[in-house]
Amino acid sequence: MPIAQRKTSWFAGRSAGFRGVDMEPKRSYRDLWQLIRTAKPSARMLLLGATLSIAGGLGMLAYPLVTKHLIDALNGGGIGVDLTDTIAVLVLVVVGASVVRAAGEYVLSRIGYQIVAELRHALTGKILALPVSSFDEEETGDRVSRVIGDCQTISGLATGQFVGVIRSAIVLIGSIVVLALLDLKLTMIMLTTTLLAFLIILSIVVKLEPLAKSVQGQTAKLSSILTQIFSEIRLVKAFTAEHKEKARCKEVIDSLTVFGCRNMRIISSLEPIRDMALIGCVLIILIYGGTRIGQSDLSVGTLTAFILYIFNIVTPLGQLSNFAAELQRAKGASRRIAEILREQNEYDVSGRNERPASDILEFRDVCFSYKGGRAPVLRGVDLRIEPGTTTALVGRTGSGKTTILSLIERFYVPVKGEITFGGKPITDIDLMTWRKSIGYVSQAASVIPGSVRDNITYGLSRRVSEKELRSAAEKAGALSFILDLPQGFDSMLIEQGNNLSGGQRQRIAIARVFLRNPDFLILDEATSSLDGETEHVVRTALKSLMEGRTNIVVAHRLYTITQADRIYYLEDGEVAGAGTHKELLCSQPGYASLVEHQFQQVREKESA
Ligand SMILES: Nc1ncnc2c1ncn2[C@@H]1O[C@H](COP(=O)(O)OP(=O)(O)OP(=O)(O)O)[C@@H](O)[C@H]1O
Repeated sequence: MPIAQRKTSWFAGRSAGFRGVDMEPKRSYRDLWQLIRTAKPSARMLLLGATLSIAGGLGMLAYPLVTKHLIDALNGGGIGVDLTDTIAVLVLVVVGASVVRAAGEYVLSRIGYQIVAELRHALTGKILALPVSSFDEEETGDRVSRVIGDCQTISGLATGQFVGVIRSAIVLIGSIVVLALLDLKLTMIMLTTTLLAFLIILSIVVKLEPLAKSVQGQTAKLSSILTQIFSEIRLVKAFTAEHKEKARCKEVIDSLTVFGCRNMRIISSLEPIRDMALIGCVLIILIYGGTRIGQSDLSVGTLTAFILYIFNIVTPLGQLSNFAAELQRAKGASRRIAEILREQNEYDVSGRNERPASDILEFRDVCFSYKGGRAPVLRGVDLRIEPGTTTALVGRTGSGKTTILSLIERFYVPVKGEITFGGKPITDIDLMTWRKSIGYVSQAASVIPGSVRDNITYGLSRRVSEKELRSAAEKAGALSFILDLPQGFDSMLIEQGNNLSGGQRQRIAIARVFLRNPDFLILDEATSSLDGETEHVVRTALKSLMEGRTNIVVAHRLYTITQADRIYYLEDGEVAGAGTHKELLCSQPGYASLVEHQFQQVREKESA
């Protein structure tokens, strides 16, 4: 049965109506809105933050008016109660507005952090729920940059920018109304000059937008390259590729510098233009207003209020242009996040969730190709794996052995044919339950950064007693070297277990599977040979691990092959032969030559 299309994310079902290219801008806005809703910002806190912030903005609207009264009172020459009151009101308005506004900014920033956290939770949860195939298609660094950068951009827009734009609009409209009531002619002159200046500035600001996009893209690329280099540092050093990698980074870093310089060229040209425009506005109003004061047509207080209001008009206009640029950035970010959230979860499957009892695992005419791969990797594969037996998969490199293991783990779904367990499709069994019944020891014997204890108990949700832990380590032949480590089970292993030997890493991986106690054991045998003594310890541990389980082994060693109950010999994605070692030696010349070749190699390595 194919993976069921059960709804799990808010994007499921909504995406159907968004497919046309001309719907793209609308879809971006919708994505952005949906993402903000997903983060569920507290409505009460949002209202509080917005009210405080807007109240602060209204204070900015009031203070030039109070200043006008003060100047006019001073011009009247009287220093009395009225003047003191006006000064007190002015101080109260300025300080009060600043404090209220700062409180509003704080509340909004808190909401911003909550939104970032919620989006990152949603995104990391989603990425972890995606199928393995999804990770074949995109670079790790790119995903990291989505979780870190894009979420931040959206939260910035949702809190600071949205409220900023409302506050700016209120201050802008309010200022224009107040000014028009004070003096209509002066208002018209002021608006014409500031709008002219704003349009000049806006024409420069729009050039920043494509640059911002390029910077985002290059930053994601750099984070992707660095992730690759750091995770494969041994390969880089072993192949003396430091210079090449440095050059690869330099290319992106240099292009970031170029974009950054272009950005700064525009920003630095903006500042003097903005200052000149502002000074120009102030001068025009001063000259015109001064003439009118000379004609006793305008009070000094009113002219002062006009000069102060210039800032109330210029600042919101700048904020509005900022909002336009931020909105573009947030739309881009939300599109990228939405793309991930729309992907199908691998857990979108319904199935029995009781642990499956021992039964026969079968591949029936299974065909498989990787996404984007031209040739099929598996063609008409039939396998029958009896419970409690050891099945070996043998074949030349690239013949599809590891792919068969991946299909058993349900990392991928066959494109044709089916895999059954006890005669029923394995997709009838809940995916998590199925995977819990499998223990996997890979060639790489992966180690996660954390303590030895964390590594052995990895993935288990139950509490593991000290006795159990020791017993698993002992069965894996790992106890003595673990106890020799400075902090025993609490010793920290660094990324990729680089402070352990290959054999030690394998024994930690084996101890992990002992604790899990699965029915199936999937073993991708290491091709590299360990030294004789370690090889013996690892082999003994594996033998004990395999006892009483259904084992499926990608075999590279003659010993493993000869111990298997049944061997499937693969050639170019097809089962070319099946049987015991002896049967295949007689019936399959390809198998015989492969085994002879591998046997020879292992013998050479061992004698070396
Ligand atoms: N994630 C992937 N995406 C695309 N193609 C893949 C992927 N993994 C493997 N392949 C291709 O599928 C084919 C079979 O690979 P597979 O790893 O199953 O072979 P194998 O028999 O296990 O080889 P080896 O013994 O070298 O590990 C190869 O041609 C390989 O290039």
